[in-house]
Amino acid sequence: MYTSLLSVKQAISVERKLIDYLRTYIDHELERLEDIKRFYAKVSDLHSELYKGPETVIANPLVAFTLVKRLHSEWLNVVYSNEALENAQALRSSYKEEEAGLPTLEDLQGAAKALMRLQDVYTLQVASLVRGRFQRVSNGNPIDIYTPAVSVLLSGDDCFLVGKVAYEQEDYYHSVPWLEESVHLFRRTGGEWNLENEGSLEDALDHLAFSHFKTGNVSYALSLSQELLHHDPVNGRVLQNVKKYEKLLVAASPPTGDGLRRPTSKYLRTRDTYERLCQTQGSQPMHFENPRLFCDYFSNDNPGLLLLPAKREVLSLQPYVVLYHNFITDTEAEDIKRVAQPGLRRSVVAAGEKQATADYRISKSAWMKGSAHSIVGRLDQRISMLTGLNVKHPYGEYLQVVNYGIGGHYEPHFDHATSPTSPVFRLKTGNRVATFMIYLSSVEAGGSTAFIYANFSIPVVEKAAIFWWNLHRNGQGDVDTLHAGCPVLFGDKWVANKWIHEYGQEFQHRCNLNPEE
Ligand SMILES: O=C(O)CCC(=O)C(=O)O
Ligand SMILES: [Fe+2]
Repeated sequence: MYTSLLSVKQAISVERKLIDYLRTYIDHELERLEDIKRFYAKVSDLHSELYKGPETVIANPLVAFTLVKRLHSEWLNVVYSNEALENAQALRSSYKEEEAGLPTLEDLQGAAKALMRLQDVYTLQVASLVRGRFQRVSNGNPIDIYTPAVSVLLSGDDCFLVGKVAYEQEDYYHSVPWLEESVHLFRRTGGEWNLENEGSLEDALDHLAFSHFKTGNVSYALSLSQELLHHDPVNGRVLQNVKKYEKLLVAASPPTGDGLRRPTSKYLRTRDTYERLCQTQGSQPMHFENPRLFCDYFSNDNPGLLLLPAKREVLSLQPYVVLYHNFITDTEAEDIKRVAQPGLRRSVVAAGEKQATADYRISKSAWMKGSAHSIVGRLDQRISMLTGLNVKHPYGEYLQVVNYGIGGHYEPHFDHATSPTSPVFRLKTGNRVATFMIYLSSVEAGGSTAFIYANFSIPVVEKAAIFWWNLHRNGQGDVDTLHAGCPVLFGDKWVANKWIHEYGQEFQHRCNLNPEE
């Protein structure tokens, strides 16, 4: 569910049904309690009125009979009533019916990791984030990166869950700030227990203390453990920890741990540049920086474009990257998204000869053949006119429609195959010589397309498309095309990729042995 915002959106209707089920449950439980209250009132009234003088009252055989009857069966029926259980069971079976639409543990972990990814890439302050604000600290001052119309606050338990996901991965860099917030928020509510909570103040203190211990902050681990003992004085494990921490602190050289260092990702050797380019949310070189860059109305000498040329922006010359404004209309984009929806599946990446899901690509995608909708063919024709390339299958792949998930991203990668066993060659039409990517939606914040080595990023421009060559004219991959889809900070990002292959372009795009071209 977390890999596509569309799937998250569908979960709203599941929760709506759960709300209805809970309403029914509450109503039934209220009726049940009303009935218990009525019985209570009946019996207690009898006692305050009739049974004031038991000796006289009991002389009445009717009173005697009803007392015996009540004690033999009425009380039994009330005390052993199954109604509460039946109500709970009805609620549980309704919940079970919705099981297929409920997120899994993997979804919860994926959503938590998404928050940590946004925290890292956009250097967000966790303390602000839990208060519904998207801020980073610059020179000691919090700066708003994005201001949502409605801010949503996280609870102590929400923060506990994020912290726990990090903790379970032994990622104390993230568990510490999230558990700090959790402890802070739980303390504010006086450690009050809520039915829906996964954790408590004690749990948060426990996890936070251990995270601090692991990162070498033993004195803080000790004071948190002491606070925990205050709430749970007989917790043997914590008592032992306290003893251990006290011993360590008086030792000649207390452990230092490895501090709070951000976990390194083996996929992300270019992380710093990537994140810097994402943070700028669009940082194209300016015309005054490179006078060879320009904008124009472009018809590619194609009669089909003469009357309505494309608004072209040349964004980079090496690699050659251009942006075409208003490539697609609103209704076309909406139709494409709608038709693609049923086919959306978790996006995969090339893994040797096979394809596999990966944490570094969080989205769902669908392949759209020309037969799916007349728009697909129309877009192919438009792409062909603008690029002058043959995009018919198998010289062009089917259109790949992509919907990003929570904090969805595609870390730096090449679109072309870099190994001869890559699945890209399955079409038997050579490598992916060019990429044509259409922005089918806008995004409120984040989600730029970053070119790492070329050192620029393109903000999401709704309805626009970008085009670049992946290969040099000699067929070698152009390393300068290393690019990424930055994490979506706020919004629902959709793109469509058209990958164009080497074969079929023999008369459109000449080869050349010069490795520079
Ligand atoms: O979404 C983006 O901005 C880039 C997507 C991309 O590079 C891809 O799908 O291959
Ligand atoms: Fe790509």
